[in-house]
Amino acid sequence: MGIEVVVEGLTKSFGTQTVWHDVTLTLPPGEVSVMLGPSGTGKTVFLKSVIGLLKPERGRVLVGGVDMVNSPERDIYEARKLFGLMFQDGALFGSMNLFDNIAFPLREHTRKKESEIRRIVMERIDMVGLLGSEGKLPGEISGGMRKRAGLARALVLDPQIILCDEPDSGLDPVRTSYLSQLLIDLNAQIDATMLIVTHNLDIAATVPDNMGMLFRRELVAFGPRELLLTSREPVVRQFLAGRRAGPIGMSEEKDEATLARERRDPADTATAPPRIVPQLEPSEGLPPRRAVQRRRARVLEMWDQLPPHAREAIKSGLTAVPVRGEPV
Ligand SMILES: Nc1ncnc2c1ncn2[C@@H]1O[C@H](COP(=O)(O)OP(=O)(O)OP(=O)(O)O)[C@@H](O)[C@H]1O
Repeated sequence: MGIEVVVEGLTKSFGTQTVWHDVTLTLPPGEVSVMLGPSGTGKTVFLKSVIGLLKPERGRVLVGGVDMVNSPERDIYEARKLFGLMFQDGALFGSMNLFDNIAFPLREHTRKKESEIRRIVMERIDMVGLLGSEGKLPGEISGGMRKRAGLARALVLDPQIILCDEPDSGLDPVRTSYLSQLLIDLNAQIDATMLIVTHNLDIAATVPDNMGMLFRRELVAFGPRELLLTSREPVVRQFLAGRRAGPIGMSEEKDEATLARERRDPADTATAPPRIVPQLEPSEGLPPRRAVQRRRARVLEMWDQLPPHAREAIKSGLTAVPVRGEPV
């Protein structure tokens, strides 16, 4: 099972610019979480801080007993082996074929024999649907295939935590749907803790168990997907509806006068509560996601702290769960 990631009071600045401050959240083990936020709000910086590549000034990131911010570099280096990272562009070496690209972490970080490396690499290539393309160079395949190759490479060291930075960037809607399904299938197969940074509303609506959003240098919210999908918070509503009206502007946050003008125009601000679509299920033939049962238990534990809209949405989605004595 994946490992829990506990983020406590994290603050990151570059010079005088604070990217975000006091970010606290827990990625539950084996569950899929998505981090949303307008461009430039520090989502990539957050991923890099979780894995210890950037050093926040304050706070902790606890991963299997190691603090990825404050522990000695040697311990952080070891703990990093628990992670699989998928970057925006696949981050493949252009001169190596897909097989060698995907084998790279194994050759670099383990002493496995070539025959064993071949077995693992081919298994991962199969998992992401790239069998037959292993001899091709990254420049000879499509962007979507490069992303899947990047994902296969993120998987070779059997990660317990997978971080994906905008896995959908540059993909058409159909490829994005396939990728969403692939992420859920992977979760069913390896039960890893997953954090996906994305702007994509379809991924946000159909993939995660949990969602969070960064805005104005803060974590606006983090919790079960229904918490954000039913949120009354203007910035969350605006983002999930993909609307112009709201606190998020084109290049920067809007000023008060613009916001007040928008508030006076009901046609501009009236956003119907979003319809919650069902979360994706693993493809036929795969085991059910083990995270589902754990999440149910966890959500019931936090029931009293959830707002009514989120509870309603959860109840309709968790029909088999007895909620406050209701029949199963
Ligand atoms: N190494 C760095 N040095 C200085 N500033 C940086 C560095 N890395 C990121 N930043 C700044 O931190 C802020 C957050 O950047 P980040 O890439 O995390 O945003 P993001 O939310 O991932 O954006 P996008 O959705 O557009 O990819 C930006 O203002 C960026 O310029």
